Order: sequence, then C-alpha cells, then structure tokens
Amino acid sequence: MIVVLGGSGYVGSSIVNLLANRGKEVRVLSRKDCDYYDPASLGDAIGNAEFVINAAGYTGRPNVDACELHKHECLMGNSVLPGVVKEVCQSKKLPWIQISSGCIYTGTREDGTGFTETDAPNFSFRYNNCSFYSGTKALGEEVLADAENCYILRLRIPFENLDNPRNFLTKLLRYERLLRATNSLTFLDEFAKSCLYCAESRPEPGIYNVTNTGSVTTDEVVARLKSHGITDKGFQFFDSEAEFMQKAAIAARSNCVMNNKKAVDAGFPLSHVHDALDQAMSNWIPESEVSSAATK
Ligand SMILES: NC(=O)C1=CN([C@@H]2O[C@H](COP(=O)(O)OP(=O)(O)OC[C@H]3O[C@@H](n4cnc5c(N)ncnc54)[C@H](OP(=O)(O)O)[C@@H]3O)[C@@H](O)[C@H]2O)C=CC1
Ligand SMILES: Cc1cn([C@H]2C[C@H](O)[C@@H](COP(=O)(O)OP(=O)(O)O[C@H]3O[C@@H](C)C(=O)[C@@H](O)[C@H]3O)O2)c(=O)[nH]c1=O
Repeated sequence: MIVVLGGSGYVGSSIVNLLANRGKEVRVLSRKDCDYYDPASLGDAIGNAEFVINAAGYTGRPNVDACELHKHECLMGNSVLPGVVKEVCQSKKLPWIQISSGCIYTGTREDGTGFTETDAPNFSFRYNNCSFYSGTKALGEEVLADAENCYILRLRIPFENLDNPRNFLTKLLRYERLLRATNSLTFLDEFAKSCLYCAESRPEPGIYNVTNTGSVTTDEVVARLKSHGITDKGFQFFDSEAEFMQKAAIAARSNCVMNNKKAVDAGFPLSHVHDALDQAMSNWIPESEVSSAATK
C-alpha cells in the first residue's frame, strides 16, 4: 500500500488519482488523521505502508505571496515536516518521496544552461534573496541531505489539461497582466507518473529535477494557448520585473531553467516541454466542465 500525505491537495490528488487508476492500493493521510510533528503518531498513521509520498506542505493561496504572511505554517510544513517523515520512514525502512520545488533556483547557470541536481540552490536563505516559500523548500532539502531511500522530486510550475486556479495555464489566462519570464515547467500528469515510476521501478534514490525537457518563455506559452484556440485574449504584460513587484507581487519569484538529464537518463517519463504543453492544451477542459469530466 502507498500512503500519500497531503493526498487531497492539488499535486497530491493528481498522484492519488493516477495510482488508483493504475490499480494501486493507496491511502490518503491528512493533518486531521494524526499529529504530523509527532513521529509516533505519524508512524502509527503510516502503518504498514510499502511506500510513502509526502505531498503535504504549505504553498500559500492564491500563490506563494501568502507564505510571507504565514511564516510559521510555511516553515513547519516545508522544512520541519520532511525531517519527521524521514525519521519515521527510516525507522520503518520505507522508501519514500519528498516533493520539493525547482523554485530554490533563479535564472540559469552562468553558461546559460539549466541547473542540475548538484548545483547549490541560489534562491534560498543562504543567499538571502529568496521568497520565504523558496527558503523553506531549500531548507527542507538540506534536512534530507543524509536521508536513506528517499527520492527528492523537484516539481516546477505545474500545468495540466484541467482548468484549475493552481494550473499555470489557468493562471496565465486569468492574471490581468503577465510577467515576461523564461521557465522550465512540469506537466502534472508526467509528475504523477514519475512518482509511480519511483514506487514501482525504484531507480537510485536521490534528488531529481522532475521537469519537462527545455524551457519556455511566457510569450511562447501564450502563443500556444492562442494557436490551440483556448483563448483569443489580448494579453497585457508588465514593462519590467520591477513593475511586476510593485503592482502584483509581495515576494520575488524564482523564474528559472532546470536540467532534467539525470531524471531522463534514470527512466523518468518526461517529454519535451513543447510536446507536453501541446498534449495538455489539445485536451483542454474548461473549469465549468471539469467536475462533469471527472465523473464520466
Ligand atoms: N503547486 C505548485 O505550484 C508546486 C508545489 N510543490 C510542492 O508540492 C507539494 C504539494 O503542493 P500543492 O499540492 O500545490 O499544495 P496544496 O496546498 O494543494 O496541498 C498540500 C496539502 O498539504 C497539507 N498542508 C497544508 N498546510 C500544511 C502545513 N503547514 N503542514 C503540513 N501539511 C500542510 C494540506 O492537506 P491536509 O489539509 O489534508 O492536511 C494540503 O492539502 C508541496 O510540498 C509544494 O511545496 C512544488 C512545486 C510546485
Ligand atoms: C501574480 C502574477 C504572477 N505572474 C507570473 C510570475 C511567475 O512567472 C508565474 C507564476 O507565479 P504565481 O505567483 O502564479 O505562482 P507561484 O506561487 O510563484 O508558483 C509557485 O508555486 C509554488 C508552490 C512552487 O513551488 C513554484 O514552483 C511555483 O509553481 O506567473 C504573472 O505573470 N502575473 C501575475 O499577476
């Protein structure tokens, strides 16, 4: 049985749905079920699982700006909880996944290429230039530096075919104005499949950048939304990052490029970002039809 902490959240529910559709026995854990910060209580709740996925954490609503206002929750969920899950899984000798984030980086490497798993985070408290959210995610990875049998999977700006306020494509469609940025992204379907791949095929444990190959600019994504007929909106852009910060954000964002070679070489099912965007957009389901699509 696979236990998923935070399995009712945006990312967790996508993983749980895939596991269930593939016939896996899966159990969702919530903070209501036990004390996440008491190893004995969490250990009892995890019970006789064979594999654990920690999809719990504090991300803020509607976006990471909220983490600047809820620092205690953010630090506990993203930095302390991974350490408790590690203690419990190690004592039970369980393999497990921690969901981390590519947002612990900003920009590209000096040579213009994407960050690899061995590059030190450059959008963290150690650099003192980060959002509170990113700082806590980088600390969460540090806490797991010596973790055994642990997959640290870095997700980066999830998108999918279902219109949802957490979906990057929906965000671009709904924000009044857009920031011009270059980013690596993660197709949520392929992220869920990557979790299943770890549970079933057990590649070498460690850190993996679970992002689609390549990177895209905001303009490219918007052009694709138009060419797929999803919108004909005349998008408005901020003149600069400074204007974005002044008018639409509290915390700086970590727009960045990631290198997924380690994950691809290890067999993770990750396509090129252009193909993944086309797949999500050609199966686009508007929010008004999402719940009826889910029940079909
Ligand atoms: N969405 C994104 O853009 C990205 C997310 N991630 C990471 O993926 C993971 C899941 O994110 P996502 O699904 O978007 O988040 P959600 O907020 O949708 O879900 C996370 C779940 O975690 C639980 N939770 C909330 N606050 C806390 C807390 N302070 N301590 C412990 N548990 C808490 C809640 O479940 P319950 O109430 O049932 O306990 C919640 O439903 C997080 O670790 C996040 O950092 C990484 C990159 C991008
Ligand atoms: C608020 C806002 C953001 N943006 C841009 C900035 C950025 O490039 C992109 C996403 O910014 P948001 O504020 O929507 O999302 P943000 O909360 O920064 O998203 C992050 O969530 C956490 C949980 C993660 O782990 C990250 O990987 C990432 O997915 O959209 C606009 O273009 N216009 C806006 O009005």
